[in-house]
Amino acid sequence: AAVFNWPDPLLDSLDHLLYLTATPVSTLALNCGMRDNSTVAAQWLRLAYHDMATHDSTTGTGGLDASIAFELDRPQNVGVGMTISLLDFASVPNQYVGKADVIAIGAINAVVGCGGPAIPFRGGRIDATEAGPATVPEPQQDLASHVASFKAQGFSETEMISLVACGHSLGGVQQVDFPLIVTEDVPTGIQTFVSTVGFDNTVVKEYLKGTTENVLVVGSNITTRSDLRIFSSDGNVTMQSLASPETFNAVCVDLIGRMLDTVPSTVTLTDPIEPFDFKVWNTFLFPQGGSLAFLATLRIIDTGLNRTVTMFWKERTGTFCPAAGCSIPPFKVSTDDATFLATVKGVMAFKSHLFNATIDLATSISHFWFEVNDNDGSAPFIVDNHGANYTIDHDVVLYDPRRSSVTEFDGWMMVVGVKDPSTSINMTALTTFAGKTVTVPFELDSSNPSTDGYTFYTSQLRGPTPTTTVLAAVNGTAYSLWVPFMTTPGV
Ligand code: HEM
Repeated sequence: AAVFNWPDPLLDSLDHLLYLTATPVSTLALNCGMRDNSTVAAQWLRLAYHDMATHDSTTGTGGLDASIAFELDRPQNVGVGMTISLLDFASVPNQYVGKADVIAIGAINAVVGCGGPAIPFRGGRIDATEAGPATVPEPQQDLASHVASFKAQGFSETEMISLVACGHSLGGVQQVDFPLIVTEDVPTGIQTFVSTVGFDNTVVKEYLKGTTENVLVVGSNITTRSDLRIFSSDGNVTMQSLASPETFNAVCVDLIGRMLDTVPSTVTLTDPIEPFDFKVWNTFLFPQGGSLAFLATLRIIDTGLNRTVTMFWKERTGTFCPAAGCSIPPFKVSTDDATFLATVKGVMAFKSHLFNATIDLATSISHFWFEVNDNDGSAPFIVDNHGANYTIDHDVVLYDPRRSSVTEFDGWMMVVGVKDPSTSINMTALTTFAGKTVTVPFELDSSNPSTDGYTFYTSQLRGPTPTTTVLAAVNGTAYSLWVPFMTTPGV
């Protein structure tokens, strides 16, 4: 699994979306909830497949890259589910997580949300800037072209059978989208693939028993019986193997996982991201009343232990702390709910330990770490970023959450303190709100006079919850400061 070495904005953001925060992508598909006669989950899974289906394994182009956003006017991508699913995800991306990663997370949450197994998630997809080829398979095509399509996408004939069965475990065919396939009137407007709602192998069982109502198998239009041609293409051998629920789940985890990880050959995905045992986040360092305030949160998977956590730090220059480091206890310990996906992985909640340190201005801070005592007789242990320490790169460009302010109509006035900007300074904010990233300039902040060696600059950001990367060149040195949250308890 991926190792979280702080700071890592991509892993930090992805972990947050997968396991901690209630966002549209972690909540809307829960309980296999209905929408547009089908389920949100079915819509999300189909979206992911159609996005991936532009992959060409010989050229290494296309794949899960959110190119689907440019391909919605094609007949192969007909259906309100496609548009509405992209809208579901619109607010989720930031400067590090693109739409394609969110589509993949959506597909994983779709499957677990309908009672299916957890598919491992890897991150780091890169969003396409234009449409891919029109290579999504269509029901009126013959078996040979379907075999060729799946081969181009990187799947064998057997895998094609299984992947279609996994996908067509959810949802169905909408009459408005395919009137030539759903020829008989259906009161709900949809002919579902399966008689039950939920991600399981009923699709296989009903097919083998001959009770299926899947119109791509038994529809009156023989030309569009693509599922029948595919499922029976090896004499039902593969379908029979999927009659075991355990085999079905294991095969679908593998194949949907591979489908989601099908990306252009120029993209490298992270290792699978599992909930991190220890995660530092929500760090803020800023000048405050003749000192530096330093806020940090250590999030630990809640194991039921009544742990005591102490934060330590050392100076940047000179001596101020004892040899073992300055230290403080948390000012607050809170229990945070985990997402449904986390609970499927056995993580029911997180314990957040929040620290608020007052740092000597002159000697500043170079790094910090934690000591954790399980209070169960075992020896206390150190959490120090896998031996590398949590290193604070600089105290030159600092986001100041106390001097920053939010107004109902204008969004955030972001205030950044710059140390001794005696000569040149050039600073912009790359900021994302509601999924859109823009660059905004900073100007000298006339309402916050220079103090404690810092001069303040301000930038007008949109929205109540922007996430921002401050890019600065101060006296010729480049600084980058990621500000995922504008505020935190203790500010
Ligand atoms: C030869 C390959 C395939 C063909 C011809 C095909 C065809 C179709 C058609 C015609 C629909 C109805 C869509 C609508 O009414 O708007 C549909 C729905 C669906 N397909 Fe496929 N499909 C194929 C493969 C796959 C694969 C590989 C997956 C995912 C792994 C998948 C997932 C879905 C899902 C989840 C739905 C239901 C959507 C909903 O209810 O909103 N399909 N498919």
